[in-house]
Amino acid sequence: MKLYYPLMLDLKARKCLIVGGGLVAERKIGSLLVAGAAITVVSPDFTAAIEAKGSSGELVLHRRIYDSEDIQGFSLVIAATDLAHVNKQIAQDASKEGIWVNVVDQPELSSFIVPSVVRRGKLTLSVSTGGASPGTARRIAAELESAYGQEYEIYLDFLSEMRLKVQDTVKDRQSRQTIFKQMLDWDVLEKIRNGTFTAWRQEKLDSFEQDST
Ligand SMILES: C[C@@]1(CC(=O)O)c2cc3[nH]c(cc4nc(cc5[nH]c(cc(n2)[C@H]1CCC(=O)O)[C@@](C)(CC(=O)O)[C@@H]5CCC(=O)O)C(CC(=O)O)=C4CCC(=O)O)c(CCC(=O)O)c3CC(=O)O
Ligand SMILES: NC(=O)C1=CN([C@@H]2O[C@H](COP(=O)(O)OP(=O)(O)OC[C@H]3O[C@@H](n4cnc5c(N)ncnc54)[C@H](O)[C@@H]3O)[C@@H](O)[C@H]2O)C=CC1
Repeated sequence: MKLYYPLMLDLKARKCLIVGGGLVAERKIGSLLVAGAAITVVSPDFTAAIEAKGSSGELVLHRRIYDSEDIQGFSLVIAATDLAHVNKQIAQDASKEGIWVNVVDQPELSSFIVPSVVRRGKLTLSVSTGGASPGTARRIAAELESAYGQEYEIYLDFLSEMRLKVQDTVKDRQSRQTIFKQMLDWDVLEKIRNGTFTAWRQEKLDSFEQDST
């Protein structure tokens, strides 16, 4: 069995190439845009949504069929045409150049696959079945979506803020670790849900300032 290595890529301003302009390309483009990638799409035609993003300058569109030269200079490529032989050619071209490639109809030719994702601000939950059943990945992600509500965005922002404050002010590593551990036991989520968070947060920050001075 193939075991994929999960990681979190920073694609901000990275050049990514999508070949194909159909619905699958549209979905992959959507998630790459969220990650801030600099996207070029090559295809003889595009869905209305891709076209619109091209017109507004969010994407660079080239209205033509794929040529092997196209992949030069890209960090990551998605082969999303409906032609298996074209997708295979793209995979070969990318492998030759050492470029990460996702082939939407032939996972075995891909050097990475894309999970189903739930986002709550800084929290990212991603689910993969390793290609066994994308529908099941989607279903499990939907379960996580209801288990981890919008309050997690506020929660993570708060933990991040506190963590930076602690890193900034507590010099002793051991003490920092103790505080980080304690922070996990604070009943913050409940406070966000019942509307007492804002006042409590201010109190916490104030008392922390006093302690550290
Ligand atoms: C291997 C992988 C490669 C990759 O694309 O990265 C792959 C491959 C294939 N998918 C196919 C079909 C469908 N894929 C979806 C949906 C998603 N597919 C995604 C990922 C992956 N799909 C990777 C494995 C992920 C994993 O399992 O861990 C998601 C999670 C992420 C994303 O695409 O962004 C996204 C959900 C997004 C969300 O969360 O909403 C739907 C449902 C729909 O469209 O609503 C269908 C139609 C129903 C069905 O077929 O199940 C087929 C054609 C099968 C055929 O016709 O024979 C292949 C090719 C094959 O299996 O050989
Ligand atoms: N991985 C995934 O999540 C999924 C994969 N699939 C597979 O993905 C493939 C694409 O699906 P859709 O987007 O629905 O198909 P589609 O037919 O809507 O889009 C295909 C696109 O590729 C373009 N194209 C064709 N030849 C090209 C070439 N030589 N150069 C550049 N562009 C070219 C077409 O003009 C079109 O824009 C299918 O093979 C399907 O089996 C389908 C569902 C989900």
